Amino acid sequence: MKKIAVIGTGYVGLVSGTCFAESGNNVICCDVDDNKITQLSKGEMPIYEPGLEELVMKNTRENRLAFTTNIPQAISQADIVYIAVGTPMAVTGEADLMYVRQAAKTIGQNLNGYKIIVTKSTVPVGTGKLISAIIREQTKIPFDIVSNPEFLREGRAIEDSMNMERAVIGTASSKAFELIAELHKPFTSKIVKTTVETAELIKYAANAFLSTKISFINDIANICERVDADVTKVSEAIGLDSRIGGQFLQAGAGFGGSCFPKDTAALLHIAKDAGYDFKLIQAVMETNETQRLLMVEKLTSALGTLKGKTIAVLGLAFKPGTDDVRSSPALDIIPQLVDRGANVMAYDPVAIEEAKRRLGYKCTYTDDIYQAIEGTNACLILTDWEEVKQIDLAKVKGISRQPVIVDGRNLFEIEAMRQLGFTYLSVGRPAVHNKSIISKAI
Ligand SMILES: NC(=O)c1ccc[n+]([C@@H]2O[C@H](COP(=O)([O-])OP(=O)(O)OC[C@H]3O[C@@H](n4cnc5c(N)ncnc54)[C@H](O)[C@@H]3O)[C@@H](O)[C@H]2O)c1
Ligand SMILES: O=c1ccn([C@@H]2O[C@H](COP(=O)(O)OP(=O)(O)O[C@H]3O[C@H](CO)[C@@H](O)[C@H](O)[C@H]3O)[C@@H](O)[C@H]2O)c(=O)[nH]1
Repeated sequence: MKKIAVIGTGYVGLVSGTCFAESGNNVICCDVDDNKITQLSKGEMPIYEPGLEELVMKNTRENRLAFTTNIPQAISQADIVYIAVGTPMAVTGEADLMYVRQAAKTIGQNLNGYKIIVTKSTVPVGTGKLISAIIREQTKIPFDIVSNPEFLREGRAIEDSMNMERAVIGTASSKAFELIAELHKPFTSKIVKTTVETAELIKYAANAFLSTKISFINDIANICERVDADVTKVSEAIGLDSRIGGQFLQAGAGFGGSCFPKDTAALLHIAKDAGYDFKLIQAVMETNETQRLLMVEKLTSALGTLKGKTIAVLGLAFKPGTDDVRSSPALDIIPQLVDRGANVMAYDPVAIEEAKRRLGYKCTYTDDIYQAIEGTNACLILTDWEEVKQIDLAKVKGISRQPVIVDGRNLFEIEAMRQLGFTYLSVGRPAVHNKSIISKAI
């Protein structure tokens, strides 16, 4: 059993702290956010993540997991201190290390004996050295630095954390390596031992590679539309080549979330600072931006104009299984629809509160999918929620003013949509036109 303090109780701190507790360690998760800690202490989850609440409750009941705003005390009682604070995108695109610096200073001020300081936040290469320097400014007590990046996906965070595909442990200290490797034994046998700098870069390389796959297939989808080909078949066929792999080849409205957009932008800066012009990642980011705009263009082409039209936007979260709307396509697209004169009815099963906080009242919100669709001129699908996949299409046709669907997640069969009489525009697949709608729209 190890005593672990996790600084930052956001998505990553909360999930990884809970999983460390579940594997038998004594974990205290701390945060500067009073509300979050009060909520957690009462057993209320600040985020929507399947399976998290049960695991948090179980581990708090069994006294392996606790929450506090008393960060100095948590640090002084721990053998291992994890930094899991946010590293948001600065206006210039690079990672903002403000919270990491603050956490490092607090650690330095409260070090009362040898401890292992581990970075779980996604941080630019060189941050391990920066953390070390900040702590040294505060104390002469020895410590070791480890980079142990996190690879969990929102919506499947518990599963990813309990069954890691690998753990990356970057450190110059063999003692620290042994301890952190032991901590990960319950989760994976695949441990990559490396330096702090290499571990820091591995995290960005992983996210950039996955983002590249998505932008690549979105570019292929856009070619498919011009040459009457079907991107879903292209994905299926190239994905069967084990050198390529079938995952992250779903064309759509582009990638969002708290990681890919910010981490690709940060990697561009890391490369630039190292004197390298990373053209590929720049293109990946640009393709992603235009992919979102394409959804607005498709709607406009289907309806003739958006002015005065009512659009049901189905899905606000950046992907299913989460209420996270950070950099979600919907948050970019809805303001553009409104700017073009459309009224928006926004549907999401769990992310409405988060969307309201960031978007304000640019649209009307509902968690009833049919209420969102009733009387609208078109539906725009942006999140592949099960509730959207399972929708009764005949009912949709009956209650909407015009049977028009722009599908940014390729959820439905082309032929079925043709037979139902929809105008159906998806991504990288043949368009289906209900002729009467086109003539009305024009
Ligand atoms: N969200 C993900 O799916 C995911 C996955 C892998 C890696 N990451 C990386 O992990 C890091 C954290 O991400 P997140 O989504 O959990 O962030 P978040 O913004 O949701 O949470 C960060 C938390 O840290 C707290 N905090 C900030 N400064 C603090 C301080 N000085 N002391 C104590 N608490 C402090 C904040 O109040 C907040 O609750 C980021 O670097 C992110 O890139 C995120
Ligand atoms: O084929 C695909 C796969 C994903 N997406 C989109 O890509 C985004 C990101 O999806 P996903 O990777 O599942 O979500 P995240 O929870 O952001 O997880 C990513 O970012 C995390 C934070 O760094 C990492 O830890 C994870 O390994 C990495 O997958 C979402 O908008 C998806 O809709 C696609 O458009 N097509």
